[in-house]
This record gives sequence, structure tokens and C-alpha cells, in this order.
Amino acid sequence: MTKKLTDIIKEYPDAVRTEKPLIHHITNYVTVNDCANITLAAGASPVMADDPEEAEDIVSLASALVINMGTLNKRTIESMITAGKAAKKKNIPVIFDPVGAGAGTLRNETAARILKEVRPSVLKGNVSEILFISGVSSGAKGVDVSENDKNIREEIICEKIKKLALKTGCVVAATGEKDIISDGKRVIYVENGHRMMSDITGTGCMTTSLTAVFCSVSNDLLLGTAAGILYMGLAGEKAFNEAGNRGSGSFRTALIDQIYNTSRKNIEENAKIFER
Ligand SMILES: Nc1ncnc2c1ncn2[C@@H]1O[C@H](COP(=O)(O)OP(=O)(O)O)[C@@H](O)[C@H]1O
Ligand SMILES: Cc1ncsc1CCOP(=O)(O)O
Ligand SMILES: [Mg+2]
Repeated sequence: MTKKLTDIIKEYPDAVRTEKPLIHHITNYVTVNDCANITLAAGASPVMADDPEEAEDIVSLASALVINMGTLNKRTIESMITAGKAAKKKNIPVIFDPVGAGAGTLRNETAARILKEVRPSVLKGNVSEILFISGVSSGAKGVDVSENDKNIREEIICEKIKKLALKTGCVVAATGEKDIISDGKRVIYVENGHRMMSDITGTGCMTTSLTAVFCSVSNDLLLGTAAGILYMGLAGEKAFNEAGNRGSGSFRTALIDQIYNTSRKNIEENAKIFER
């Protein structure tokens, strides 16, 4: 089964470089530049456009839409809903990252509203955000995973994700040391990555951008999502080997370099992706 998954996913980077899909982002102002650069590094083309007046025009040109609620405000909420609905109408995959869900009323209500009104194709967040949306009260204080949630048993997370996928109709992914992805029936685990990835802001957001990139060239959103997470994890491991000893700034640059230099050999030799 592992061989089959990697055999499919290893074709995606070449497809992206051939098709150069446009990825519309409505995202936060903390990590927006890293998201644009990781999208380019993967061979796709980013456009960041968050005004309600142009949301529909821009998304109609795109091959995928990222909705990232990291620095939410009333104006961008309107854009997220408008662009999200327009994308769904045109069958453009919508990747929703509910950054900070659980941290306050505006975020919590907006996440619920986007799930209900847009019905995203993929819901991808860190384990605290996904557990909160699935109804488990989260100990998270902001946008990072809580210590408490890091220790929740894998089987419990897996069950919650499967149920949430069935309830929302989304492919659901929870990231962390181990990443778990499900469409409600199939469950994929990715065990690549490095703990230094949580020493910089933006690894989650960049993973969401990559998920959108690969979903735009895949006809299987479960595999497109797994690919975004897998390639980010593989890049994290190599970036650590190359630059981890220099510190977190160099590690961040090395991560983008590794996506730029993604190789078939790396996925063939190092991917730890399993379907159980
Ligand atoms: N302890 C860890 N070990 C390995 N990979 C990790 C670890 N923590 C996070 N990652 C990886 O970092 C990326 C971002 O995940 P995460 O930190 O959960 O998201 P966020 O930045 O949204 O909180 C994912 O690719 C995930 O697999
Ligand atoms: C720090 C911060 N605050 C609002 S959005 C954001 C970035 C979150 O990025 P990530 O989810 O990739 O850690
Ligand atoms: Mg995040």
C-alpha cells in the first residue's frame, strides 16, 4: 500500500511544474510571503488577493483557493465566504486552514460559518485546531498546538478526524509529530517532519499552500492533501540536516530551498506514508 501511495504522489511535482496552477490565497499577514514563496518553489503561481470586491474575479482564474484565518478581520471574512462559494460553484478545490480555532469567539464562529456556508474541500489544521472543531475543548492559547493536545492518543485523534470528515464532507487533516489525514473512510498517516518545524512560524501555513498546490493537480483530494503534508515533512528533515545547526532563520530558508529542489529519489527513499 505504501508503494502505491508514493508511486502516485511522486508524479505530482512534475505535473505542477508543467501546469503551473494559479493558487489564490486569502491568508494572514504574518506568513503571507512564505506562503507565496513556497508556492513558487513548488512550481505553481501564487496570488494573494483579499478584498471582497475582487475575490470572485481572482478565484475564477485559479486552480485552488486557500482560506487561512490566521489574522481574521471583518473585511476578509466577507472575502473568504464570497471566494469560497464561487470556487465551490466552479469545482475549484478550497483548502481551509482554521488557524487559531479555539482561541476566541470570532475565530470559532468564523470557522463554523466557513464550514457551513462554503463547505471546503479540505480542512487542514494543527491537532489542537482540528480537535477543537471536532468538539473536544482544546487547551490551545493561540495559533500553536497545546502541550495537552500533543499527548492525546493517536486512535482518539483518528476517530475524531474520521467523524469530522463524514460530518463536514471535507478531507480532514491534523498535523503534528505524526500527521493524520482522512476522508471519513480511508486514513493516511505521514511520519516525516522534524520537531524544529515548530520553532518557526508558518510551517503549518506553508503546508496548507502546498496542499492547495497538489490538490490542484490531483483528482483525489485525499492524496493531494497527503502529498502537501508529505513533501513538507520531507523538506523539514532535509532542511534540518542542512541548516538546523545554524538556527531557525536559516532553517526557514532551507525549507523553501528543499521544496524548490524536491526530488523523486527523496520520496522514494525517505517517505514514511502509510494507509491503515
Ligand atoms: N514534532 C514534530 N515532528 C515532526 N514534524 C512536525 C512536528 N511538529 C510539526 N511538524 C510538522 O510541521 C508542519 C506544521 O505542523 P504544525 O506545527 O502542526 O502546524 P501549525 O504550524 O499550523 O501549528 C507539518 O508538516 C508537521 O508535520
Ligand atoms: C503567529 C500567527 N498569528 C496569527 S497567524 C500566525 C501564523 C501562524 O502560522 P502557522 O499556523 O503556520 O504556525
Ligand atoms: Mg497553523
